[in-house]
Amino acid sequence: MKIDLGSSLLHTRKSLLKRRAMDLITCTAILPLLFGCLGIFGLFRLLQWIRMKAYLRNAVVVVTGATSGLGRECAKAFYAAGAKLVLCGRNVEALEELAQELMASHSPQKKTHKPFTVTFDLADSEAIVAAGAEILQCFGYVDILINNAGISYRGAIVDTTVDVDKKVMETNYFGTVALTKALLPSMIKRRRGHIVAISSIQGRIGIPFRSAYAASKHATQAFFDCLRAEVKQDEIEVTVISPGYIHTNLSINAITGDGSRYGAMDRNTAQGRSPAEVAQDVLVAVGKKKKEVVVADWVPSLAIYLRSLAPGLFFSIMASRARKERKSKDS
Ligand SMILES: NC(=O)C1=CN([C@@H]2O[C@H](COP(=O)(O)OP(=O)(O)OC[C@H]3O[C@@H](n4cnc5c(N)ncnc54)[C@H](OP(=O)(O)O)[C@@H]3O)[C@@H](O)[C@H]2O)C=CC1
Ligand SMILES: CCCCCCCCCCCCCCCC(=O)OCC(=O)COP(=O)(O)O
Repeated sequence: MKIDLGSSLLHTRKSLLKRRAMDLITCTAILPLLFGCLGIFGLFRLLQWIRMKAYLRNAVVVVTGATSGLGRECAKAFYAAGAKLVLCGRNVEALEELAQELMASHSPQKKTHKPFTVTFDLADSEAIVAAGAEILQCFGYVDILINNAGISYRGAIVDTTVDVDKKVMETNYFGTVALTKALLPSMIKRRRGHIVAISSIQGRIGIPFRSAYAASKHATQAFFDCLRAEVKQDEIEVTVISPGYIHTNLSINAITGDGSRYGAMDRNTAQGRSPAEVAQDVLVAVGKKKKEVVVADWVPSLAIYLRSLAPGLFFSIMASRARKERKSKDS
């Protein structure tokens, strides 16, 4: 009995000592290590944020398609970050109105720059050369080009004229490529510049009844991937952004198989993310000099992986999607 009491006392003492040792290790090693790591992470994020702010402040930023949707919100976001803007679009009144709105939106104490506007049609290749020169005259150089302007399309391949394929390609691909080429030499000369392409999830996957649009975005993705590799030696950054659905006028402005305006707000578009939110993602991606960013919910993001890892399954899902869409159209 005596021995039992002694050994249990010894056991209690041992476990007490063990707990104390553990408490000591926790206090002296683990907790400081944890707080240290959190501190370093916080400091890293703070430095990253400061660097991003400095990169965007006073940068000359060109935004195409600034009259509407994502482009308009990008203009607001980059202006608020202190950028010197060149707003591009086809509608001169809408561009001037935006410039006025931007200038009125900030207190005189905050240092902002009066935006310039340049009007041209991206589907007109000759106009783009002149526009490039006009853009360069605004501030003398360009730091960041945001190729945002674009149109979408809705239709069955079998009912679509090649002219429609060409029109979508002219605006989304050739126009973007031409403007990039008009501004690239000056960037290379300065050994400084950043080119951004607003592509789409549909630059990574092809979905039914979007052939012209998806093809133009796949071409955009490929072009800017090639460009990124070629201009690395010139210190030029290339960022490709692939958003999912955004609540803009894209579906309303889309063209159909015969070239007429689609004119309706699609449910997916209406339920898409707010353009202001996506513009913030664009700002951060550019500020952090990301090479590519997918800005979408998990289903479209997963679809990209499915397309490369299980193409057979992806193609079946797309075929069934096409069947369903055709059926709902017919009924
Ligand atoms: N909304 C969405 O769900 C998604 C959109 N995107 C991409 O985002 C970008 C912006 O589209 P979004 O804001 O949604 O759509 P909007 O239709 O609201 O805006 C499109 C912009 O592009 C301009 N534009 C169109 N055609 C031309 C042209 N020929 N020459 C010059 N400018 C032109 C329009 O100018 P104008 O006022 O003169 O017509 C407008 O400013 C596009 O590249 C689109 O593909 C990507 C993924 C999803
Ligand atoms: C539970 C497992 C899920 C597996 C995923 C299956 C794949 C599902 C298909 C998802 C298709 C997503 C399409 C997204 C398209 C998109 O976001 O496009 C953005 C646009 O550019 C919109 O342009 P539009 O003119 O088409 O409105």
